[in-house]
Amino acid sequence: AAREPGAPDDELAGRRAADASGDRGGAAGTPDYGEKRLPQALIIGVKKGGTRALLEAIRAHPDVRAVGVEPHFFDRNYDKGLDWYRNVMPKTVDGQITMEKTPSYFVTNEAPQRIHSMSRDTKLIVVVRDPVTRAISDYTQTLSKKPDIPTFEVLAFKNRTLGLIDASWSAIRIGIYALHLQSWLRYFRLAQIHLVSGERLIVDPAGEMAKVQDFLGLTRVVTEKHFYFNKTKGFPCLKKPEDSSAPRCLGKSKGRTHPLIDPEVILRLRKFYKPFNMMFYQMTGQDFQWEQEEGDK
Ligand SMILES: Nc1ncnc2c1ncn2[C@@H]1O[C@H](COP(=O)(O)OS(=O)(=O)O)[C@@H](OP(=O)(O)O)[C@H]1O
Repeated sequence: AAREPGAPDDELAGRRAADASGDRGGAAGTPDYGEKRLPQALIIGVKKGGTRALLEAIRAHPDVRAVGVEPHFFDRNYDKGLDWYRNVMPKTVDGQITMEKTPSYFVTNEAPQRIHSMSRDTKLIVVVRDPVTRAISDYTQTLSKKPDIPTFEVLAFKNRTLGLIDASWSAIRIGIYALHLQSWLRYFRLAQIHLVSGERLIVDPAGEMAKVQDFLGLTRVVTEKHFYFNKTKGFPCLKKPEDSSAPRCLGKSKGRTHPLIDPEVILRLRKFYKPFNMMFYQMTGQDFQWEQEEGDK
């Protein structure tokens, strides 16, 4: 029950109760009136892509209210029904957008059809990140909870001598973006799916947020004034332009130090992902430039 409505994003543990009731659903200080509505926009993935950073940035917009926890409705809680889902949402007034993020939706077979049947007009946002770095980030998260698991190098292969990658390992499978995107395109037009570069979200958060706000039909309120690059954290943190209080960085589960991975294994993985990445660039009409990276970042 502690995980109701189902939030493995360890980032906001202390905020769960408040967020689940819709409190703090939008910009801080937003009064809690209006009514609960089903979300019009969802951040559907990808796990470890930067979904928390994106949700926190977009909810700084006064016309957005979001659930802090991951409701996991379209994967784990679907049998609870749409009324349960609506009730998880914060209250909104007319003109405000309701949002949530659950990164596992992107790789859930039933999610596209289920979301489509809630509303065919749902706007979908996916934060994508170099699949090799994403896999290592995913592994690092598991390792932080289960320190006794085998090394990344062991888990990555079905047969290391033959160089056979284990594509059934979720850390690797999630990064085959072209494959997952195909099932979304059976239900949604590409124009309804906005892709955010996880890499650019770190180096140019305001630039990525401008595009997200345009996609959501919002005025560009979240700008460079909302971000401050914290050198100790190594990431941009959010600040309120109107006050001088300290910027709010994400917690220590975001921006973990990754273990060093055998460079040969990284190379093998890059080779594995290359054709899928190319297919993804072709399907989306966007080149995310993951081929240009040198090793794990
Ligand atoms: N501003 C800011 N602050 C901290 N971290 C940031 C930020 N922007 C993006 N990131 C990257 O987000 C990665 C975690 O992604 P998610 O939030 O999608 O993870 S989760 O799936 O919800 O667990 C996390 O991955 P790791 O660095 O591997 O921990 C970060 O690289």
